[in-house]
Amino acid sequence: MALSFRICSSSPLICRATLSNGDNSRNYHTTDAAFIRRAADLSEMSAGLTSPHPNFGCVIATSSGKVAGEGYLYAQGTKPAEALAVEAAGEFSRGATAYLNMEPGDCHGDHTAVSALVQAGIERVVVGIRHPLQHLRGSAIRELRSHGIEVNVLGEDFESKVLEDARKSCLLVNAPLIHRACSRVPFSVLKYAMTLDGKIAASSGHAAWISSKLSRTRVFELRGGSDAVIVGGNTVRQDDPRLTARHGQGHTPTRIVMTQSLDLPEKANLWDVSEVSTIVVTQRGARKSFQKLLASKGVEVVEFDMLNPREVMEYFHLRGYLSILWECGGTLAASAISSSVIHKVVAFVAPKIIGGSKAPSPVGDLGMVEMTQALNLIDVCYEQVGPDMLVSGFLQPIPDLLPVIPSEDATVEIDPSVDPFEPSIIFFYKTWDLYGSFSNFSPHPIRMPYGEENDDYMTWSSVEHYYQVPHNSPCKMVSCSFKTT
Ligand SMILES: Nc1c(N[C@@H]2O[C@H](COP(=O)(O)O)[C@@H](O)[C@H]2O)[nH]c(=O)[nH]c1=O
Repeated sequence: MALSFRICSSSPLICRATLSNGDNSRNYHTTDAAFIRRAADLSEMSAGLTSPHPNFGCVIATSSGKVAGEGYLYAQGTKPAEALAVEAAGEFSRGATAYLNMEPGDCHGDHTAVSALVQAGIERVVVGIRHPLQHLRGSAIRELRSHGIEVNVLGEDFESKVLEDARKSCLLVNAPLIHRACSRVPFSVLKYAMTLDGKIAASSGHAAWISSKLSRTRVFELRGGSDAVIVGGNTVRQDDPRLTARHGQGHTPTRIVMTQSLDLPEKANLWDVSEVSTIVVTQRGARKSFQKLLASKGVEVVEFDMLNPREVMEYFHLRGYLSILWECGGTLAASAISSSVIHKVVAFVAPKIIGGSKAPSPVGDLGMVEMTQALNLIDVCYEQVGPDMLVSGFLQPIPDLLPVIPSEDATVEIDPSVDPFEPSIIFFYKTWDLYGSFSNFSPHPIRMPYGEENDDYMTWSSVEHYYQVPHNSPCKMVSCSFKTT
């Protein structure tokens, strides 16, 4: 998700009281806010590569306010941002303050991030937001405090306008995970490019290109930061898109086609799955022979009893997708907006006029008849990209999670039959469950015994990769002990 906005409207995502304790605390807040923002910016450098893990960034600052070290999580399963930052800071970590955009999880199950800060001699930790996942919320903060480290959480220990803005930047960089923690659908962004007269194609359907090359590179970045890109059948028939991220870095998202009729061309760029997979979601029973053809090309087909945007998004949520980029036409966009599955809109407006009463527009019929019914975006940002104007904003605010979670004792008080730390039952149906890395859908690598020798191991990219290969001898999983962060 690209977040380098230049001109932003002043309305905050989440409103909180502003409290000022005089000039000293204001300076103190300004410094904390600046370093937290830096940690958030750092964390975003690997957007798209860390999923389903959050984006983590860490800045180590000395008591004189100098940056001693920085780090961010490069990809899921790599060294935590905190460990990288204290390594970079070396001896300057002793007595320093660590700024984290988000409370760390415990990816390796061994509190690597917390241990790195403790062992480096960090005196104070400032946290932008608590971890959004219930089973991880507060545990790293408790652990740090138990080692005598002062931990301040923005919005809990102190509040001010600058700190609130910094906190907001932390919410933005991990918006998909925060949504996952509180809703049953992935974070969805509707992106489109339109002419100044509001058309996404000429009346002939021709659309290449409306926006500039620079804008289209920004779209590649948006794709690179998303888990999947979704279009409708009409876009496949009309544009034959590739939907790949071609800006030279980052990952390429899964392509999803949503089609009721399955009336699609036999040859299409999206059926080439040599580099990235395509999933076609359709109505149960639609064109069985075409389903077979797609399957023979390696395209996965998923049938739905009720094909609609909400059902489809709930399905992809269960499969562990955090963020979806909608690059569809107006009909599907309207249906997705009506189903309340779109959270953010990103529109590239090109200074061109194409005209045409039949030329399509980005959003079809929403059933509104009066301007007072129009959906107002919040937190609107404007940015010039080459000759185009990029306008973005939220249709739904990023949910603000309650800062305090029930302690272990309080949980037992609420429901004594629940043992939140029951060790013999582990859940991993969803990738974000406590042991979600065991899920077929989790991209965690696993190590398994291989061959006759006891110390022979082979690494598989995920549990699913392992199961896809026929095995002659029963194997025992030995190394997938890390938990979902
Ligand atoms: N025409 C148009 C866009 N069109 C979108 O991009 C898709 C084509 O992607 P690809 O085949 O990967 O290049 C197309 O199907 C439609 O969803 N996007 C833009 O940013 N600007 C443009 O002017």
